[in-house]
Amino acid sequence: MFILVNLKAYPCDPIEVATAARDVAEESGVRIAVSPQAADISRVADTGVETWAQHVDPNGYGSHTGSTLAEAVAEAGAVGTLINHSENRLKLADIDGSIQAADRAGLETCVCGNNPAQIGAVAALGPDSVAVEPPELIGGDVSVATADPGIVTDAVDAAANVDEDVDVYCGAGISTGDDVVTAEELGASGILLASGVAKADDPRAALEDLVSGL
Ligand SMILES: O=C(CO)COP(=O)(O)O
Repeated sequence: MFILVNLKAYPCDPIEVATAARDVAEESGVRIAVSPQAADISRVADTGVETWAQHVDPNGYGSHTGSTLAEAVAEAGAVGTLINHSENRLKLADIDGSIQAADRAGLETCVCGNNPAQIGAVAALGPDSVAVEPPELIGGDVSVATADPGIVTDAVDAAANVDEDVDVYCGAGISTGDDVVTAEELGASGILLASGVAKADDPRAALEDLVSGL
């Protein structure tokens, strides 16, 4: 299982989380990555943790003020990027363009979707992975894997029907090792989470719990 920690714009210490994630990954052998604010990518990557961007724009180099350039986040140390999110909704054409920009820059891609239908649609665009995250469960206490297991299994089927090479992750409300094991049993090969680590009093303990059943 891959554990991808999205720090969103939470007021956590990205270096504390990154250091803990690096150590827990090393100790457990579980792949863990951290996706900080773009401005923090370089110093997060310097900790040695696998580092992802939260977004890249479709554009390449040029006159694109305010854009997040895939080549720039790769140069800063990111090896992957999230694309699309219920909190940062993109049009299908822009998702396609961002995947192509990430591919050009050598970044791994994970495209988020709200439901299995969206997962099928974005899987057709050829990302490395997709993540199903029901918006109503994001930031809550109940894991998607418990609250709505059918969403996970349907997302796994929707992606496989389009492209069997696309990995399927799930997210929303995941905070414990039991949640991770349940997600794995439903067919997910990774989880995407945020508040369970970014808002934890002890991010290291939260990460240790997440990997405890793997
Ligand atoms: O949106 C998410 C990750 O991208 C999930 O957030 P929570 O883990 O806070 O529910």
